[in-house]
Amino acid sequence: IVHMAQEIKDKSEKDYQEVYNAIAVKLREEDEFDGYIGYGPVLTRLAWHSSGTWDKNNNTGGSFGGTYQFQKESNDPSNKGLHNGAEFLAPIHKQFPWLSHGDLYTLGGVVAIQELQGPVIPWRPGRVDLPEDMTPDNGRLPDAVYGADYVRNFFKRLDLNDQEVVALMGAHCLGRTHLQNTGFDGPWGAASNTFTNEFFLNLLNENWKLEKNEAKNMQWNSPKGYMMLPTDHALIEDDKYMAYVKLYATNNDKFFEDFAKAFKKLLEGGITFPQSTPTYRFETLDSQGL
Ligand code: HEM
Ligand SMILES: NC(=O)CCn1cnc2ccccc21
Repeated sequence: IVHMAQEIKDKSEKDYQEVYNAIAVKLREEDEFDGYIGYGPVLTRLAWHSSGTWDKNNNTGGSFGGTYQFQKESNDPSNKGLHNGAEFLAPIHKQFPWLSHGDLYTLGGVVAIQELQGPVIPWRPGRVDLPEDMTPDNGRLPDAVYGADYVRNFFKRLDLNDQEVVALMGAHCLGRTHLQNTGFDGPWGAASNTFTNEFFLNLLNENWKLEKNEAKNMQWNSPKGYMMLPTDHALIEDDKYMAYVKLYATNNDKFFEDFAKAFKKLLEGGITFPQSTPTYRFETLDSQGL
């Protein structure tokens, strides 16, 4: 299967910046969601989950077809809670009906990272909605209960190496776990809506204890009330992953640079872009004085 991005002839950088700004203004205004965390984290997770269904071996799934819009995919138990992100984006789709669902879900994640003071994520348009029967089966997204070997093997299907995996996991600086979504409990105190390298500093500096939570799942908790999933903690149990955790804990610029590259790669998995497709680097609201 080839997913060839369409050439968008009648839309300019200004048009896409207008979509970016509409999402960013709504993100700034609707700040009360999830105990004043806001929609940034769930939009980031929606962009990742709509892309993380890709299988490089047969080029099925991925962000191209926008199939998260179909219940077969949005009802995947792995996607519990993401409807909040999709409902947030629905009015944006109404306002800009020419934007495909695949472009909408991935752009939502780009806006979230950039507006939460993270790095600029270069982004390309041209994903094309696929029919419902092209929706990938459930079960392509990762479980949180396993260790380093599982994580390494899982991300091979997405063509992502150790360095890219550790950089991407740094997005767990945002938001929180919700017992009713995934069976992991998240501390209110530590949840954040600012993109930083805190995740790596916490992994290295906190005193982690493996405990059974209210849903009978094992998770790592710290005296400060932070938590880590088993797949998070795996990054300091494995020497190769540990080297990158230390790099990103001590070099925020390097983390930002590597995260931006890996997140773009994740959001474009399986897509062939025509040479003529522009790569957009959007301005934040702040940098536009808005
Ligand atoms: C081994 C891979 C991963 C596993 C097992 C995993 C698992 C989880 C789980 C269980 C939650 C809690 C969801 C909830 O209860 O609402 C979560 C939240 C989140 N994940 Fe991951 N994740 C992984 C990788 C990623 C990646 C690669 C990204 C993005 C680059 C990401 C971004 C997020 C964000 C932003 C949240 C917070 C969502 C919110 O606050 O609503 N995760 N993840
Ligand atoms: N700062 C915290 O204790 C929560 C950080 N955190 C760790 N693993 C996570 C997975 C998802 C969301 C937030 C996460």
